[in-house]
Amino acid sequence: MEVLLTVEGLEKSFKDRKVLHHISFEVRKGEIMAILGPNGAGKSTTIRNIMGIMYPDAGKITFHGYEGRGIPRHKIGYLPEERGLYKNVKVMDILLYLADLKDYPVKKAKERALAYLKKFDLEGKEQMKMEELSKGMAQKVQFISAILHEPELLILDEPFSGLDPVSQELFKEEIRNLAKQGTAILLSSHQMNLVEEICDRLFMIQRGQKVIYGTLDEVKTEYANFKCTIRGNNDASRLERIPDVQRVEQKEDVSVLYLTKSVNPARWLKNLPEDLDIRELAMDRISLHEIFLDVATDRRMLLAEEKEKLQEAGEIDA
Ligand SMILES: Nc1ncnc2c1ncn2[C@@H]1O[C@H](COP(=O)(O)OP(=O)(O)OP(=O)(O)O)[C@@H](O)[C@H]1O
Repeated sequence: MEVLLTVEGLEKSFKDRKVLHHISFEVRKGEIMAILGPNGAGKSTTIRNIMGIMYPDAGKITFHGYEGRGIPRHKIGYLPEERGLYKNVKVMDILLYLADLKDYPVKKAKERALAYLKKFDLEGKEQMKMEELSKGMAQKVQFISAILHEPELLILDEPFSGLDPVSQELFKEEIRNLAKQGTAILLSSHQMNLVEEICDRLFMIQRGQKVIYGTLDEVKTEYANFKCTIRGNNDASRLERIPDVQRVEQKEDVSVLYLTKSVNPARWLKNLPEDLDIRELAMDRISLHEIFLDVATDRRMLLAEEKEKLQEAGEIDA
């Protein structure tokens, strides 16, 4: 797939504090690429540098062969994290005004605006003022303004936040449609379940640094370790001593055993102590949400260090 946007070695500091450390990724035509990370990780700063709202201290951003300040930003659609269009202006007027700013023909913009308003359940609201709309309705109008001029690259900063489940579905469906038609999409989100459903590739960032980058499949194979859920009365400390168990979470009679990456699930199950109390047992891979939690809380790193110490002390098997 053709690469439309390349971010290479992006660095950004605010005063003395470095918030982006050598961020590199690319977005290809027709793909949905997600940028994920906890609050304050640097997602919006990355996006704002791409959009030219601020400029990086080092690194290079290339779109369609254009670099930095030369990037034709009218070919990009952008839904910023800060929502809100001019309050006192009518829906259709603002949509046409913004399309015109991007040199998009007014007649075509009007046709597309009417079709999209209908699609997003806003039919007949084109003469309403922005301030008369609910928050979700206003977000839909802002989303429409980002896609009306048929951008080749669409950047959506937290597109699902503040939307009800029905509207989330509408957004998801439209994002998928646009990608199918060839639009390159970069979106940031906290909602892992939604990201898991729609993204092709993802870039996970923590404290301004890359922690994970790859296709959804690659990330799952690489990071989504197995977990075993057992219902029964078992002592947590005993479960923790079973080889290849990284950690155990227990709630009443349900224990979740998080396993190491290298584990062979069939062999591991075969070697479980025979006297364990097992009333139910399920084996799954951890979800993107759990990978995210591991990354966001640095649990992955802490666990590895803890395990190493225990192995060195001979308290658990290597
Ligand atoms: N204009 C600014 N001046 C100073 N510091 C800033 C500025 N913008 C962002 N920061 C800092 O940069 C870091 C990254 O912020 P950013 O908004 O990029 O994070 P984010 O991943 O988008 O977070 P969230 O999910 O909370 O929106 C934060 O520590 C933030 O305080």
